[in-house]
Amino acid sequence: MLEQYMNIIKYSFNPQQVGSLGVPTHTDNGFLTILQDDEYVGGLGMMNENGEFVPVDPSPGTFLVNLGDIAKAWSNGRLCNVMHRVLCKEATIRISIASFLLGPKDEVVEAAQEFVDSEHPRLYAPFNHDDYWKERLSKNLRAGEVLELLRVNI
Ligand SMILES: O=C(O)CCC(=O)C(=O)O
Ligand SMILES: [Fe+2]
Repeated sequence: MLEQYMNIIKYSFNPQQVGSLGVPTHTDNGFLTILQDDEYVGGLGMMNENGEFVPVDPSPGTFLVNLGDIAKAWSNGRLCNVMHRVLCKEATIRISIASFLLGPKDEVVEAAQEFVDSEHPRLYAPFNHDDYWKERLSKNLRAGEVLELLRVNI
């Protein structure tokens, strides 16, 4: 079964923090994230394919959906675990609400058979939730590096 949890994050940015990162560059660890970002205070940046951060300006009444490491592994690399970060742009309160749909806790995560064929060989060794988390937390690998460690050499 897929697990889900919600985070309400309140950033209390002070003047010294302006220009620094509120959340360092990372990929989300689960399958899919639904984000209700602050309606007034920007700062979220998503990395594009050139490695540049594209600001996501506040857009009241919208949700932002992005995919995490589990989606990339399950889709054999077809879906993208987009890197993102939060930059402190001004000394103020910023609130975001994120709902994380995680991977299965008790099952092995591996590419679905539909995504694996002779032109798309399996990219990552199957892994389980606990091993993934141990690597991510103990080595502070929060930007998709755990998947790279699981990459199958072909
Ligand atoms: O606060 C935000 O806008 C994003 C937070 C985030 O990326 C996360 O919690 O994974
Ligand atoms: Fe995130």
